[in-house]
Amino acid sequence: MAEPAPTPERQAVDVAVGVLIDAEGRFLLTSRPEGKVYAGYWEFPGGKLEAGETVVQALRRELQEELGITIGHAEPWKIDLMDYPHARVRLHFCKVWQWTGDFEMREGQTMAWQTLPVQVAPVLPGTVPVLAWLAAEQGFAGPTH
Ligand SMILES: Nc1nc2c([nH]c(=O)n2[C@@H]2O[C@H](COP(=O)(O)OP(=O)(O)OP(=O)(O)O)[C@@H](O)[C@H]2O)c(=O)[nH]1
Repeated sequence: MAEPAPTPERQAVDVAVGVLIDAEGRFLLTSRPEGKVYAGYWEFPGGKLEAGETVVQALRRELQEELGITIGHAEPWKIDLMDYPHARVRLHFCKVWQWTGDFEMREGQTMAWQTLPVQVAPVLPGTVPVLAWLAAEQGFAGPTH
């Protein structure tokens, strides 16, 4: 019997994602704008790397473009692979504690500073593991969203 044809591995797209943490220990979620896949879902802000960019460079550019802020130091934290029907993405999460500038929702998103459990819904599937990592760090038990 013939072997089944191997499923071609879809190339993962690298995405830089910021976990911004404010002085009160809250983290920032933004809603995905209309017109994008998963519009209205809440996520950590970020976007795809462009050719030749490092994760931190891409994060700095994306947060400038989307939120109008200039980030300071970004600390690489976790990497997660997500397989969506529309894309396979490698999410590079970085923690950010410092930024300058006023938040402007340049893509018509909404922003919300959150603590656990998250009060906004729905959250993007790729966001759920991050909430679990934050919960583990904080010793938070119970549903995260
Ligand atoms: N920004 C962000 N993207 C995430 C998260 N979790 C997650 O699975 N993703 C996925 O990573 C990809 C990011 O792409 P994007 O569409 O936000 O980025 P972009 O602005 O560069 O896209 P575009 O210019 O092609 O529209 C999407 O497929 C999104 O579903 C998250 O927490 N934040």
